[in-house]
Amino acid sequence: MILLICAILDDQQLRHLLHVATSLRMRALVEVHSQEEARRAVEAGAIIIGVNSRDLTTFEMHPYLIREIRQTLPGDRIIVAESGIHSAADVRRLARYDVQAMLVGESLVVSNDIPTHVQMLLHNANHTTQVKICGLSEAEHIDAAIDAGADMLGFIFHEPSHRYIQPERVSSILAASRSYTQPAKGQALPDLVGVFVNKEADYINEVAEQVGLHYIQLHGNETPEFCQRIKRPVIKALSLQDATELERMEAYRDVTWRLLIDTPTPDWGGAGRIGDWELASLAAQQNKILLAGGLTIENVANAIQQVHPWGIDVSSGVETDKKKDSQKIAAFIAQVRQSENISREKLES
Ligand SMILES: O=C(O)c1ccccc1N[C@@H]1O[C@H](COP(=O)(O)O)[C@@H](O)[C@H]1O
Repeated sequence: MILLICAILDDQQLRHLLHVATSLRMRALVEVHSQEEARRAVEAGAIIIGVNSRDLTTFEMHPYLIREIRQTLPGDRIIVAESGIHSAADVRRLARYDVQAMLVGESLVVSNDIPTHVQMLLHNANHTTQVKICGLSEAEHIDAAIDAGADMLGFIFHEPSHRYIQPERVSSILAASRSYTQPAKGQALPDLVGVFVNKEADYINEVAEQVGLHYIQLHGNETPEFCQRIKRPVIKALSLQDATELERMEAYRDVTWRLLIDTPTPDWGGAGRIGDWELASLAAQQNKILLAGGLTIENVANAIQQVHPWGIDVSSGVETDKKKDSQKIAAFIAQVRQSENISREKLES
């Protein structure tokens, strides 16, 4: 394999070297550090694209660049994340962006136990469950979620819900969150998810832009065609009544980022009711799903063991008297991570 760095090659050189590599049956890792370079790499026909978080002229790190660039790259390319990969949270973040490989240098060089460090990175790349804490409306609970290692934070833009938050308020509570504005070393910032129920596409796109949402969760009757009008990756919530409904998922597969399986309830979601985990586990065999509905500190380990979801989503289960509870948020996430360690130990024994 050869490394072609977009920043030091013009289009002609890039195409020529890619051609030479192919004719010699070599593979090329084409490295990019901006949307423009990513576009050039794709146009030149690069198959393996490395997104380097480090700016090679200033050595400054841009750890969230890969989130933006990944969204614009075609799904059939092999994406390699390069630089700044240290912690479990870093690797879970890359798994979230559907990155297929990672290039790790510095964190191995400075590690005093390389085999354990490699094991940790691989375990987190392959066996972790993404955690979304939903229905947040106070800075202190955002702090609690980030400190505990939440992967996604959800905001409810559905007015009838007691968890409704005005889009304008999201920016102010994020600004008031110490952990969001000054994350501790090794802490990765979670992605922001906006939850909408049967809203106009233009409105959703506007709010996404205004708030800086990374993903849009559609929790109503939105059709596959509607999902395609949303300018951010979509999480489509489906409430499956029985196994015949598994077919419904198919229509959404190519037009969404993830499917979320929730318990059917009259209020659309967030009712704290457990669904049919057998059905959800069939769904998880076909798709990367988020499991929601009545998850709690007590039942989440069983849910993961039975369903094997890509991620889990909780709201009611981390509340006391309909308000988010920082201790429950921390205990819930700790429980998820602990259950992963138990399954890893089982795999290794
Ligand atoms: O939480 C709400 O109020 C809500 C309202 C409308 C649509 C979705 C909503 N929340 C979603 O419901 C599940 C969480 O359920 P639970 O409370 O843990 O049982 C999750 O997907 C939320 O995003």
